[in-house]
Amino acid sequence: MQWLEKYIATAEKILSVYDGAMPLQHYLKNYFSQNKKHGSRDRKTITHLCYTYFRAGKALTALSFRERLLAALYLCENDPGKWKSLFSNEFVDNHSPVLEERIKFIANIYPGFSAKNIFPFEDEMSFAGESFARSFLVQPKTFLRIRPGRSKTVTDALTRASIPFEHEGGAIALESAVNIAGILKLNADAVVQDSSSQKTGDLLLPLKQENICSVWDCCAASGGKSILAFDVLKPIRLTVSDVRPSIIHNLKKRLREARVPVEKMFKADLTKPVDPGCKFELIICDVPCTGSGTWARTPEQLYFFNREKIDVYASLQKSIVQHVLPHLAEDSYLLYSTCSVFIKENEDAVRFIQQAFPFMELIQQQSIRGYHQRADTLFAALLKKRKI
Ligand SMILES: C[S@@+](CC[C@H](N)C(=O)[O-])C[C@H]1O[C@@H](n2cnc3c(N)ncnc32)[C@H](O)[C@@H]1O
Repeated sequence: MQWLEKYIATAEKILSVYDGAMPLQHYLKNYFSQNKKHGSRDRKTITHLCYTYFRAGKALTALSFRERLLAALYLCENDPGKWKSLFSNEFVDNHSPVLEERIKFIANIYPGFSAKNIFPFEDEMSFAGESFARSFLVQPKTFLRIRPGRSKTVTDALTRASIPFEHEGGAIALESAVNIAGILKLNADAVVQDSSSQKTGDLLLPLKQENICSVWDCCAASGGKSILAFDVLKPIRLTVSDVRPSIIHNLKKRLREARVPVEKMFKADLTKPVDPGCKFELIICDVPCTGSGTWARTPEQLYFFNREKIDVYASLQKSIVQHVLPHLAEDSYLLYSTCSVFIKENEDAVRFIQQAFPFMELIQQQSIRGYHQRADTLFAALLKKRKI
């Protein structure tokens, strides 16, 4: 159909100049604000095509734009639906609602293709990578974490607004990124937080008995982990910092909405020595990382990724930890976490901490694998500073 061809042509025009320097979401927003002719259905379809193109990751890169996009659409769609007319009879007749079958079909058409080629970095991971690689072909869900005591408020509000949701563990799963800002008091009633990220709170649960009081979230971003730590451990005296001044503004706003009191908030570049003013009983070090465990949400990052970046992040992470640990009190805890699947950023970083700071004892480390539940895959480790 001609209108589908127009969408494909627009997606090709956009992606022929997009270089991955800015998140695709922002790039498309800018593009559409400069190209007002696209109505809301056009924007939605073109956005879908661009994301689908990147979902094939590092696979099928030798194909033409159109061929790769169609192969990616074929792989990603459970039902060819409105895209049917783009495919040959052979493709349509062999379409299966089962992802495995579609992968087999595409591997038959393009010899050499395998799901592993989508994310060809299994050698850098601590677990088998094929299912993880396949998960890029499915859009992750959006998850909410209900704030303590707000369960009924949240489920009632979603039900009233006819938003389908499911309880998954302690999290609420929404099928797509619906705008819930007008329906819920975001941050006060519920926080948008991936279900795997919510599970990092489980590592903090045993600390509740220890009456942990002073907490420093040293790479706080917009405060997801700060709010989680407050909900698990309150009352706490919270210090937050981040290197980006722009984020500090959002952080302040979000913690206010979440009614999380903050004792101190400051900008700090932790690749250099800092003085937060005191020692802490818990430091949350949710370091900057490749983000590889979250790329099913931002598949453009996988497409433009090169493995040299792993070492760049690994050394940044070591530097941050080295500047933070002097501010940990004795008998106190470090929660180290990433949203990466790479060993160098995870298990190797923990090994480095133990070697460089022999008084740091590993309590537990965990790769939190969400890819079977359409959630992120993260890593978290809890270490304790023994008395020296
Ligand atoms: C993974 S994010 C933290 C996410 C946050 N904990 C949450 O749950 O929402 C990592 C943060 O580290 C910050 N960061 C990057 N380089 C840094 C540095 N040199 N010193 C301190 N923070 C840094 C980034 O600005 C980013 O906000």
